[in-house]
Amino acid sequence: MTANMHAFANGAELAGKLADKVAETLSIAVATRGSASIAVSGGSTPKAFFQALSSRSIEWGKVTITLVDERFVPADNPRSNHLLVQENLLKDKAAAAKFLPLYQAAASVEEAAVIATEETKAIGHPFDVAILGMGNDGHTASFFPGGSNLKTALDPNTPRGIITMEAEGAGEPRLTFTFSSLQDARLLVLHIEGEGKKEVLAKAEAAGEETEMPIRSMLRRAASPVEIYWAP
Ligand SMILES: O=C(O)[C@H](O)[C@@H](O)[C@H](O)[C@H](O)COP(=O)(O)O
Repeated sequence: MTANMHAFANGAELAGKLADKVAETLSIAVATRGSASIAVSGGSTPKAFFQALSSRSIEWGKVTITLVDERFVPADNPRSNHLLVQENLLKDKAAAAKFLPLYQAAASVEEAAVIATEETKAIGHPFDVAILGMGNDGHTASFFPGGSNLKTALDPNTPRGIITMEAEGAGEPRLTFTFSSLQDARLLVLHIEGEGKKEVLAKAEAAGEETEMPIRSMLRRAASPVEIYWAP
């Protein structure tokens, strides 16, 4: 419903400022409710932010980290978001945090989604923080244009939890939190970098179908304001 643009001079400055904001939000959650939860995205954009956040002094032992979405690959696969988080966020001070993976060594991705929903059901009612990315095709999380479960993923009546997604642009089958799980995060961030992504965002903010650019679901219908963090 609302989107607020936060523009920075460069990616390093953005990473530091976003880490400050997220650390502050998690600290407030710990002080208020005794624990905190954050769902983060994969891709190439969040690396510097993860590294900045890992050095922040908060009560990481009371923080649970999970993923907005994941490929159906084990954690030693170079395309695994778990691996990205392991190497860039679950270190330094943040090594004390609890991590809940979405990938499960199940016979099928559908079975993995059921297990992951069960494993994550104690957190995210709502998440204290959710960090979204956006692809050049307008996808966010694993809400891909033409995705096998896109309508279900975007439906506000689909319950919180994890569902599967297969799409041409997605590579492997995916596991993704649903729209309803992410849209009410206390701090809902869309982290994008580069002029190209700014143009994609402008396109997404114009008229058109949500299914063509699924990031529109967040920009139009999220209960929380979308805090857009951008740098050239
Ligand atoms: O890849 C993932 O894990 C996420 O599904 C995806 O939503 C990501 O955030 C965007 O594709 C942006 O990716 P880049 O940061 O690499 O542009």
